[in-house]
Amino acid sequence: MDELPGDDDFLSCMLLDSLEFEPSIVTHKMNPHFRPVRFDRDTIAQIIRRHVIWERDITKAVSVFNELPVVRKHVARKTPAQRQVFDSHVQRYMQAYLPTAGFEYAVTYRYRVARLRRLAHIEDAAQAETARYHAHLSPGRTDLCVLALRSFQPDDTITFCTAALKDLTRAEDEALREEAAQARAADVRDGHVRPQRDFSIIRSSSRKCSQLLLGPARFINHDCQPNAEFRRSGNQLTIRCIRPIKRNEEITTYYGDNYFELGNKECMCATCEKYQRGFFASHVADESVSTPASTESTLEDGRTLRSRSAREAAASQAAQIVTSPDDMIAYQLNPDAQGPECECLTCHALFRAPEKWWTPDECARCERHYKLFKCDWPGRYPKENPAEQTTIARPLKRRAAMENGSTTTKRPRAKTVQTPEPTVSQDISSPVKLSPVRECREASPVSDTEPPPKDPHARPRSLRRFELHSDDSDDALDAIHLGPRILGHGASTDVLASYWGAPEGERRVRRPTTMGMPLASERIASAHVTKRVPSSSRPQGRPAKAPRRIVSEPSERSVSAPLPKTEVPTPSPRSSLSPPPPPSPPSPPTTAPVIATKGPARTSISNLALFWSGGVEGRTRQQAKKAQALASTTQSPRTSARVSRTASPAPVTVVKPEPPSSRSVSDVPLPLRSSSPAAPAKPVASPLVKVERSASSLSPGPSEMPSGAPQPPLPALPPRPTATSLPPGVPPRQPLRRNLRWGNGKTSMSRPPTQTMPMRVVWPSMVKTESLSPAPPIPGVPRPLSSSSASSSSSSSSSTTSPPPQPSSASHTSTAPLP
Ligand SMILES: C[S@@+](CC[C@H](N)C(=O)[O-])C[C@H]1O[C@@H](n2cnc3c(N)ncnc32)[C@H](O)[C@@H]1O
Repeated sequence: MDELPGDDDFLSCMLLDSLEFEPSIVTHKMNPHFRPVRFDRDTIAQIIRRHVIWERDITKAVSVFNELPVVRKHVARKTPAQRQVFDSHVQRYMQAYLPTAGFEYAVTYRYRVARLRRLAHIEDAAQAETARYHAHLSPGRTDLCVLALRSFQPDDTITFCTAALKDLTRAEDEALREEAAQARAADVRDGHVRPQRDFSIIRSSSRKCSQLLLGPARFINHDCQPNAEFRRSGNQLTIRCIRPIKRNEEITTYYGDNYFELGNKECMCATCEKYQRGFFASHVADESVSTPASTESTLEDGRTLRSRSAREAAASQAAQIVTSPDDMIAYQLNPDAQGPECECLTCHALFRAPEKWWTPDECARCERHYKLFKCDWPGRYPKENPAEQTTIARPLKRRAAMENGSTTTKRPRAKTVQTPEPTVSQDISSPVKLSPVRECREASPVSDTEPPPKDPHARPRSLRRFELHSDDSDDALDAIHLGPRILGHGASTDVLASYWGAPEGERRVRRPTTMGMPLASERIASAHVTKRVPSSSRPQGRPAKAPRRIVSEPSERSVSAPLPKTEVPTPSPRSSLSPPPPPSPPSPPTTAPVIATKGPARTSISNLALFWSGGVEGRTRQQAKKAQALASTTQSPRTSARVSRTASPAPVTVVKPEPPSSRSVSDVPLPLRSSSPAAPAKPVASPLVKVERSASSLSPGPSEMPSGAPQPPLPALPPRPTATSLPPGVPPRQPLRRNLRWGNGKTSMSRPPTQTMPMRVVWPSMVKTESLSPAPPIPGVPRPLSSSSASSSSSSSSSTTSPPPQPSSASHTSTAPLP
């Protein structure tokens, strides 16, 4: 049992800090010098998804977890008994991810905000110093709370929110307190603030001793009018509900009457805030803090615990107070975060958008919830196996619904758009082609276990996402484009994600919206709208059509305001491979394109095109700029080669024309998006090498060409399939970038600027025709497309149109050596 604090530090790090939070956090640890463990968080996530969320087999999950090298190392020196304790603790942390758990962890800034507020009101310098210290009481440690994921009624047990209890001897208890007190005094003296170790001590009235509380339940905070209480059974602690708890409400318990100093005068709970007691009354006379003495049982060390009847009396009193989950949610707003203030479209929490101009739809909590559970908050029943991404979720989901009641399995906003147009699925065939992975999945037959659709004309559910929304008709900008509407706010985010190159699994399901798309003029006019509704006046539950509110802050530019001209990412020249387009005359400021940053307009075709055209071919804008600057000073040999090849007027003379090479663009399947996400990570030159070599293999070899034959013209590269793969209205050769709205939108292109080559698509046909042993050079016939000779050939063939390459630029554009 003595190992438990160390185990708890280890497990909270592995199964909570880095698993559920991104970027990972560090919760309070018993070891003040704890350093986060290094491990592959994806592996842990897979274990949780597969064995806990999907199979709900905790035993299997624990055994797989224990096989991980980092865990083996941790338990290496443990005795069998200690291992058993460790295993049960792993189990506690894992159970918190069960779909039936009914609670979740969340970050709370209540205590920090309260301290900061007090700090702001303190004028006395000495007092301010102490308050400043308290404001940073837990440096580097994140305060968590426990939120209900569903409603609970009195006497319900929150089964999987448990903790292990370790009785502290009087000596241990005093030592811990003494240590904490001394550390605080030292901290105030030397100006350092260190995490303390007394954060998880509770008093047991029955055992008349202090106890260390370790496990998921240790994140339950104190409230003077709690909605739950700790129940002890053996060395384990469970939580019992003592008054109705709503979904999204914080689960709180009562720690004791003097837990936060005498009379809890430092208590920062919501009740104290409401009645201006405890911490919130600390600037008033101390006498104002009163506790019902008759219900206390004073302990020897000065700490008191209320009797059960007293707690229940307090609970019934609390039940009369109309508390809103919004009060709690307000404290999830990081006071230190920058950016516009938004309301999450899924859970309605307020949050600050981390990105200045591209406002996420969801708060970080809902984002990470989706990442872990692969379904929308607060649901925990993924439609597909989150580990395997298969399509057999429905039976299990149904089983879960039967086990736990249908209320918890209901997606909050699962709105299916019923469009009676049977031809739509044909219209949307092109988006399916955008991603081969999707194509396979959509083409795969419906699972055996899935009941056949009753209506023979009904489309599979999976295809409905491609259907048009009936309320799309007001999409003024999209209406211009008459082709299949694979983009725009009627499109599935899947399609958008695949289209823009987001990797599989990283995409989010786009929220259906009933909002009409405002006209561009309205968008601009509404740049400074949005006054925040006070949380208290907000109705319970979200009105179906409430738009997200963005609060304009005086200090920063409104997110939806037109960007200054320098910041508007206007379409750049396509790449250094193609001749730069003639410089367009600068558009007058009144017609400068405005990137929509909110509402459905954000994902309209024109907006996406505007946004994404800021980068070129998978490069960042900065890299694109640098490449342009470079290209303007020195024309690279590859550019010359490309220009010369594409400009070659003579017909291609190929003795054995390879069928794939003659395929029309429309015949070519579209590996474009599937290959694109991985492409940036590959060596820069490899795709180019393949293209060039395959093209060289198409040129006649020496055996096929009589000596002295006229120099064959260079085969032209197949044109990019923009005509058919891109939707109408989208400029051709859009950059391939990830993360339309998932994450930071900035793909890491770690290539140095000198190697910023445009990403090239490797056509399967080309890879097939690639010759491993390049044909020997023909006397008098330059080898135009081998990497070694590319620069020379290009310079010779384009010598009349482009300057000869300089050595430096040759190395800049050089491709990987051929094997
Ligand atoms: C058992 S822990 C609760 C979980 C804690 N928030 C965390 O993240 O580890 C108890 C600690 O939470 C904080 N806390 C909980 N309730 C509080 C309250 N009502 N007022 C002030 N601090 C509270 C205090 O720092 C306390 O030491």
